[in-house]
Amino acid sequence: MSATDSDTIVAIATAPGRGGVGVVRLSGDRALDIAAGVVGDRPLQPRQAHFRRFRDERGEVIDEGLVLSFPGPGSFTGEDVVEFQGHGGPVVLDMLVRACLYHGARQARPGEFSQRAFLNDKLDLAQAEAIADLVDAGTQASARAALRSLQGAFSEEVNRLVEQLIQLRIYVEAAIDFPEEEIDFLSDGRVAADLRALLAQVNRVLATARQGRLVREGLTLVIAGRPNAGKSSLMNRLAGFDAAIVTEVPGTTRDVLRESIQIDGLPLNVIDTAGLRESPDRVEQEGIRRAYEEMRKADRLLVVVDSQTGTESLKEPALLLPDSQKQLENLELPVTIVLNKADLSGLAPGPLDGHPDTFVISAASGEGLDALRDHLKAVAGYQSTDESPFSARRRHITALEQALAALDKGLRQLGDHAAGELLAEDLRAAQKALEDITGAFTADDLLGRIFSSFCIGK
Ligand SMILES: Nc1nc2c(ncn2[C@@H]2O[C@H](COP(=O)(O)OP(=O)(O)OP(=O)(O)O)[C@@H](O)[C@H]2O)c(=O)[nH]1
Ligand SMILES: [K+]
Ligand SMILES: [Mg+2]
Repeated sequence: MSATDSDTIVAIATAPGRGGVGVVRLSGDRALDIAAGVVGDRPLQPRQAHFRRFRDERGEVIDEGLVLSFPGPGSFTGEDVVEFQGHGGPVVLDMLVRACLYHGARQARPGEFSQRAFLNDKLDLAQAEAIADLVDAGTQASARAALRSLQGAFSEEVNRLVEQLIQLRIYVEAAIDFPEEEIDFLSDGRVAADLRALLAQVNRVLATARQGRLVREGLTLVIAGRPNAGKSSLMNRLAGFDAAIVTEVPGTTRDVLRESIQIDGLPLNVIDTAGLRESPDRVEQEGIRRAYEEMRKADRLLVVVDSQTGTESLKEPALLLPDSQKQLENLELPVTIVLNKADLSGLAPGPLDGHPDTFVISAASGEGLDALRDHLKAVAGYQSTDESPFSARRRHITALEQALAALDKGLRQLGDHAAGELLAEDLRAAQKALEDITGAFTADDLLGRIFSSFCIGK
């Protein structure tokens, strides 16, 4: 730990700007001393609100309000914490922070309170991340998911997996220690059965985590197509208001337009782009270049086609997006085809028979939009919002995938010729990956457990 970790830190805890109440938080060994410098020496009862005057470095009154103390370790950070609740003006709160700095506090770095809570074992990494997710939540579903993670739902799942993995490692390491029996140990079927069970469970947690990430980050949809297909009209329909300019002039949209919307709690980042065509216009060319740039980052493409051109064009998907073959090379991007202007073509709104992931709509009348929305929920793998998953990040999903790959490799090692050392290495890798999620990796701890188990087992 660096020397600065013993600093007492201070920061404004409430959102910037004006509010009824603003909170300044102190954490560290000197929190109570520093608070005494600001509110005077009268003792503060733990976890009780006291009404006090807050004074600056010269002893002049800045504000008056409540001060609360939370002695460590029973506090959020595990250290002594003091909170001042004053009037929520930026200048007043800044003066209060300055007074704390004067009495010996240091300005907290971003996330430093949570980091200290993690270092003091009040939270694991996944929980600390969930705090940020809860604060950033853009939908009720994502807030609920973040709260579940904060309360430990995700960490518990991961810890359970780690626990089982440790049991398996103990068994395998024991086998390696007794080489003459190693083969029997590893081929008695128990290891393979345990590995398969673990794989199934990691897969289940991964599926929930993917759901959680979806609820948190949503799906990025890029609307693309030829000029005048009705891309901006579709964007406006999905957004529920006139976000984008719609005119009968081909090449209306040039800049990339983004809207955050939700379908039954599934967040979608919808991106409208310039119509794709050969154009001598430099501004339009730049718009088209940006359109392809967005497509490369998308989770899914909504390719809008004017249905008056008939469904013949569907046989030649390359024609739907000129240049796309070249521009989107090596990209496996899922595509939904939207045949627009049903009111003009006479095609029946809804899914198009015989063509998967193809929908007929009228952006003008709204017909067919519900079927398209249901389809988007389905392809996202989005389920009802009542049974909320825990929130998860890409990092967690990557870690779970790594654990899965390592376990899978281990299972194959076992099939080959029961190579204990190699299997042990895979199990170690799987555990490391899982413990990255909660930030709990401690080799000594594991060694201790293996050792004590040897004493009992063998
Ligand atoms: N009748 C009918 N007209 C539509 C429909 N959708 C869009 N339009 C019209 O088609 C024209 C082009 O619509 P936009 O939404 O601007 O098309 P776009 O694909 O965004 O066009 P660019 O941005 O120029 O590439 C406008 O005149 C719209 O009013 C529809 O479902 N039915
Ligand atoms: K247009
Ligand atoms: Mg447009």
